[in-house]
Amino acid sequence: MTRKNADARGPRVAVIGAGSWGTTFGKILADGGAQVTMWARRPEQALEIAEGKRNTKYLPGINLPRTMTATHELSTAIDGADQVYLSVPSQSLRENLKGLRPLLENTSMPIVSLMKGVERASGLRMSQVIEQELACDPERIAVASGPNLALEIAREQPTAAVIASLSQETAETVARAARNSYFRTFVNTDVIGTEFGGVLKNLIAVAIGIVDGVGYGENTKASIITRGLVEMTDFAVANGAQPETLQGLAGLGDLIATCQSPLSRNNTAGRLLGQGYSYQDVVKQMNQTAEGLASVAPILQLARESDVHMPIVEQVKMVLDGKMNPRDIAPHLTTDDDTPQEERTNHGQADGGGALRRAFQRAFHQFRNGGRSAAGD
Ligand SMILES: NC(=O)C1=CN([C@@H]2O[C@H](COP(=O)(O)OP(=O)(O)OC[C@H]3O[C@@H](n4cnc5c(N)ncnc54)[C@H](O)[C@@H]3O)[C@@H](O)[C@H]2O)C=CC1
Ligand SMILES: O=C(CO)COP(=O)(O)O
Repeated sequence: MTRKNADARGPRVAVIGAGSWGTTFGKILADGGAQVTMWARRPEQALEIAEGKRNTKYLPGINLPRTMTATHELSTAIDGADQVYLSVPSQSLRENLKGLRPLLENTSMPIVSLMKGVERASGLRMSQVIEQELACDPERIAVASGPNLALEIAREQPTAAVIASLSQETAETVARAARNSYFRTFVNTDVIGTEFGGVLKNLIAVAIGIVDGVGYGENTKASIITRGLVEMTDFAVANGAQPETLQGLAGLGDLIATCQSPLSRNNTAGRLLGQGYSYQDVVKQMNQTAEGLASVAPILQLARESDVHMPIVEQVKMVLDGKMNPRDIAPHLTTDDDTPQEERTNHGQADGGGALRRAFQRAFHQFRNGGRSAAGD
């Protein structure tokens, strides 16, 4: 299978994972001028992309750029690449990185996560799993996130995304490759906020799906989306994110897209739950990745550890566990204190100023320790 094409003049990139998002991102890169080699798990899928310029299972009706090629051999995909993009289901990333490690260890190319999940067993974000498994400089790692429903982008409907890396230079290098006339990329250095935005909006989209499945209307959805953004921001800020990131494309932007669209797999999974299907039935019916289902438990664990209240995500978990009737879903828990409260939208403080209080405590301990960081900081 040849991997070079004389028409493409940009960087050589490998995209690992040929599902709906990996393939769409490959198209974004190829349409921006990159020389793209997709890696697909199944040889027949690699052949369909390389020869037929189609991926009918994941992107029906879409013609892929003729400069794009594919292989099912990891070494062929990585050979000669300047950048690598990862787009496999989050729960399988670690095992996939074990195969990639020997191919990447003597390289310095940017490694870009396109994924929007956390690892169920560890609660780690995908960039953390990459850093751990590849034992690489975190400044090489970038993440991409935003309102990016694959099929819309594959149809070349315009949208935007954020590329985040601890290194501004890495973010800019990736953003220069991952852009074209229908895909605009912005950069930032808030990896935590950008990644958590993508993970957390999936959970709120499951809640909105449940509301749809039950048959409730726009008021319920609007209040869950609005309070959901507060939950997302409180959680992300308590875990090290910048609050503004959650108000941008990777937070609010993606929340709107995913909650509104029937193309969203998280939204679809929620709708089935709302219609009364059990978690097991929903998993059986989904033939694509709905990351939110696996992220609920580790996110709630992290929320408890960081003292953040997430009533909407807790309700999603209760519905998944069969412990709550979907009809009872609301922007609040019925067990919550119902004395009138301020509606605080000053994000990152809706836990009663918890995030701010913790920041003051850290500063106080540091001051007491003569400028040294407090233990556990
Ligand atoms: N589809 C979308 O609109 C978007 C998806 N994402 C994220 O992209 C990531 C990938 O999702 P999609 O491509 O949408 O999923 P998908 O379900 O469309 O495709 C998953 C791909 O991974 C492969 N796969 C399954 N198990 C695997 C394993 N153990 N090892 C290697 N490959 C395996 C499948 O064969 C398939 O090619 C997810 O984290 C998702 O949240 C992010 C933005 C948009
Ligand atoms: O992340 C997405 C849109 O930005 C895709 O959402 P789903 O994984 O729910 O389809």
